[in-house]
Amino acid sequence: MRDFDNWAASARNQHGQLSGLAGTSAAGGQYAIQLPQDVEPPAGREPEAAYAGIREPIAYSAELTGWPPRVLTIAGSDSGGGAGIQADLKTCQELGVFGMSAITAVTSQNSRGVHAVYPMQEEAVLSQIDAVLGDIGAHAVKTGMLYSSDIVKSVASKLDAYGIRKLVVDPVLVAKDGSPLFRRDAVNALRDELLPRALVATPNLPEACELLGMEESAIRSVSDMMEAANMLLRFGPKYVLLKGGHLEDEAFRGLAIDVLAGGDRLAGTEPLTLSGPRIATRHTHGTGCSTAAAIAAYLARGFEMEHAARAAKCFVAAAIARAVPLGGGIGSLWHAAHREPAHGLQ
Ligand SMILES: Nc1ncnc2c1ncn2[C@@H]1O[C@H](COP(=O)(O)OP(=O)(O)OP(=O)(O)O)[C@@H](O)[C@H]1O
Ligand SMILES: Cc1ncc(COP(=O)(O)O)c(N)n1
Repeated sequence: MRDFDNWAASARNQHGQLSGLAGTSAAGGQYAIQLPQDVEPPAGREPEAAYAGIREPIAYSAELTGWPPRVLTIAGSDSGGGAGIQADLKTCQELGVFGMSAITAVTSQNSRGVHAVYPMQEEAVLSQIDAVLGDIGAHAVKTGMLYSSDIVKSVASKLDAYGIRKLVVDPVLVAKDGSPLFRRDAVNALRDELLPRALVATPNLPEACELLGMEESAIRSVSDMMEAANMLLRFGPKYVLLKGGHLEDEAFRGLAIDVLAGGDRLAGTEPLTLSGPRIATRHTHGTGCSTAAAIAAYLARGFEMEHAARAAKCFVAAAIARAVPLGGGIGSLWHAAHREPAHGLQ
């Protein structure tokens, strides 16, 4: 049986979209994923008519108005379509947000790995950002593969110049196959120049270790994750979402756990754990990019961070559960999973 056939049930909400998915987790148990449900519009604001098919109403951010909400992703291109710019734009479209891009590097990549990286000139990256932000504007910006310290530094000051407040920094360092997507010199720039400007940073475990100067597999438990997330806050992002896709903690077998630290509401308290079923598949190319892009999309739509992180996790979980095993290696997420027809549930 293929991974994506492994579904027991799903359900549609009143808009005809999936509101819940269920299947068998990596630990062999049954699971159900609850996708975000309808929420009431904030007082005095009605959902736009054009958004009748989308679950949550739009609450525009104060600094930029106009329909539709927009996200700029500054990242690398993945020719295989699963990660990078391609994953980000698919995520934006699925979540009802207008996606725009500034490409930092072109990668020749497929399910088996990264064959080549062709970095863009710094000037070309900045020119793309100017073209987008100088005209169309963005409610939120997401960064992914930035490649070199020069690109990191100039992107950071460019975002300052445009007063970007909702900045999601995904500190992409290596691809799933272990190929480097960053020059070594860029790690310090990322930590010192970009993290302090981020509303949220979304490292995975190896990236967190690298940023903290720890050995690669130093984070081994959920309590290690909480400690690491708190330590990463010291670099200046308002929130840290530490993604636990790589966690091998026997106590939490069968679960995919992330940790959200920071923000005013959580100040002085333990970080939140966001947990969901660990789906039994190896086809997870693009999970990290899609998570950060989904957070940016939800932030652009006016969600608070905690709600955005939870909604993004649900969206990505559905996309993992329906991942497409294309190519001979690690297949990619299916971003449209959240709107697929019901399977087997009346
Ligand atoms: N098998 C899985 N089942 C369910 N959720 C998963 C699974 N693997 C990862 N996730 C979730 O996907 C999101 C991305 O986490 P992950 O740690 O894989 O990011 P990443 O390593 O940056 O991804 P990538 O390797 O694509 O860059 C997190 O919310 C994580 O909990
Ligand atoms: C252009 C680009 N950006 C990011 C990733 C990380 O994604 P993954 O770890 O799933 O390969 C990637 N492979 N390629």
